[in-house]
Amino acid sequence: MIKIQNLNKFFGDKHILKNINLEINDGEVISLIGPSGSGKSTLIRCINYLEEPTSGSIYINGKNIATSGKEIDKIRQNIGMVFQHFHLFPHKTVLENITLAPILTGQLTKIEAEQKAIDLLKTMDLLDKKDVYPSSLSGGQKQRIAIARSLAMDPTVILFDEVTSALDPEMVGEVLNVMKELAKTGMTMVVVTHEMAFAKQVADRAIFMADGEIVEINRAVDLFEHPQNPRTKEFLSKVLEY
Ligand SMILES: Nc1ncnc2c1ncn2[C@@H]1O[C@H](COP(=O)(O)OP(=O)(O)OP(=O)(O)O)[C@@H](O)[C@H]1O
Repeated sequence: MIKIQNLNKFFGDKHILKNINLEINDGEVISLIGPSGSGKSTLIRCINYLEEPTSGSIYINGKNIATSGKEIDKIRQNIGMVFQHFHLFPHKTVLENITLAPILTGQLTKIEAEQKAIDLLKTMDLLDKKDVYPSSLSGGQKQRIAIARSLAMDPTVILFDEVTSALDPEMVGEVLNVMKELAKTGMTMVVVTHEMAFAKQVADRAIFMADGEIVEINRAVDLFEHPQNPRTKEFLSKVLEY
């Protein structure tokens, strides 16, 4: 379980996250929606300490992730993240991209990591790409490799930060399908997205953020069909009218 308590984040004098409190259960899929600049990315980047909270605490399975120590390093390693711009290593092959972290952290031997990468590539239908470099892949393929790379570490949770926003429209579906399948496996997922159909249909709960605050949180279907807060209603009326 992820527990976020009284989380605040400032950039300079700008108060970006304002007293966020949130609990995410194991196996839950959470979609995080809201206007540009509302703090969605900053919030998920705080969960894995890519951004250090200014104040407040984040607990993963009861352990404060800010605490140093070997056990905490391991917990942090098991929070996967997939980014809008893939962040694959350009000078490594697809297979090397996937095996690098489990080998470097000592989680798997080289042979184990390669077997795991091959299994993951099979499920992504990308085994034929194992020896190529990322530059020869389409955006959708790169993003599926980025998801496979994250899965190679056996994460307890994966954070998705607008992972389809940089893709050509025809490639969005293939990445969302991989995420849908992952959701069915019981993976805990926090998904910042502008894909409203995904946010409504795949997520268990949806969160609407505005101005650094959680304005509304509810079962995803209910948040979309019966928004309670006027700001949620206004946002949804704008994004759903197309
Ligand atoms: N490293 C940083 N330094 C200073 N300001 C930052 C930094 N990162 C984010 N911000 C600011 O924090 C605010 C929230 O940004 P964030 O990226 O979390 O919003 P978002 O809701 O994810 O937006 P979008 O949907 O456009 O990605 C914005 O005003 C942004 O300019």
